[in-house]
Amino acid sequence: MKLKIAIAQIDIALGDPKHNQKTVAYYAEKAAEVNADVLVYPEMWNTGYALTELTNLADTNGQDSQLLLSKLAKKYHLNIVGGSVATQQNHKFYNTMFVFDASGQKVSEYNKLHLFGLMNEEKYVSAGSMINTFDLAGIKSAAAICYDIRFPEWLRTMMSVGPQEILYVAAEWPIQRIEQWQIMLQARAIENQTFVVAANRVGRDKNNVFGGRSLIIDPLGRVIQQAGDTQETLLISTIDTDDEKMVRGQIPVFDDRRPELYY
Ligand SMILES: NC(=O)CCC(=O)C(=O)O
Repeated sequence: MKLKIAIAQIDIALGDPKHNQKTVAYYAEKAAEVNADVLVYPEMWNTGYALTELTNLADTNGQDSQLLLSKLAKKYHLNIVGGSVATQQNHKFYNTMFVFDASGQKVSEYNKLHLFGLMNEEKYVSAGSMINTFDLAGIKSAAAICYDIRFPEWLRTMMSVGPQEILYVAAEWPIQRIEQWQIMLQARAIENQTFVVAANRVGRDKNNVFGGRSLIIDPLGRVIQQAGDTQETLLISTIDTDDEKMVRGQIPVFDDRRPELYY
């Protein structure tokens, strides 16, 4: 099955959800203009890592973000992997991904599982504990948020329920570790024999310069398309999920696993 994927590699204004909502809407329109099937956004696009201001800024139950993403999905008939946003749920803060199908229906909600100490995330944000798998555009999919990609066992857990055919990733990944970003994503693609579609942001905040290089990787780990490290862009590529069936047919990794021996 052929699928046109678009990644919105955007800059994020720190602590300015209204401004960032406009950016998100602008890129949905651009993705619709090229008839994309799926659009992916980066991590924490409503606030950036404005962690000390979450009391004022976090989106209560993700209402504003969900309303916007659902409206955009329906208006442009786009499946949207909504990156993530800072949310407040039951007096706690979370880094939350919402996924909407092209009719505007929510198909998944996921709170980031692994919080990133180097950016003080765990001091302000609570960790999720749920899996993030869903059907989108007729494809079995999973999605992770940024630091989650350093935990191959977690991604394998999600990818082997199925197994899933696409792994989506939303990130705010700093430039100084951008080589690790790419190498780990290629490894995740190879070991899970899956397409990886990964959206990173560009720009800077008070503490970090973010490295872009959003990318789409095939199930053999080859980079199909990659953005640069400084510019906002809409990265577009058409993938064919039949390629994955071919790879899985040749080396049946999922059938050959010995989970009874893993811990
Ligand atoms: N926002 C994040 O989770 C950043 C993860 C990161 O930079 C890493 O090196 O891991």
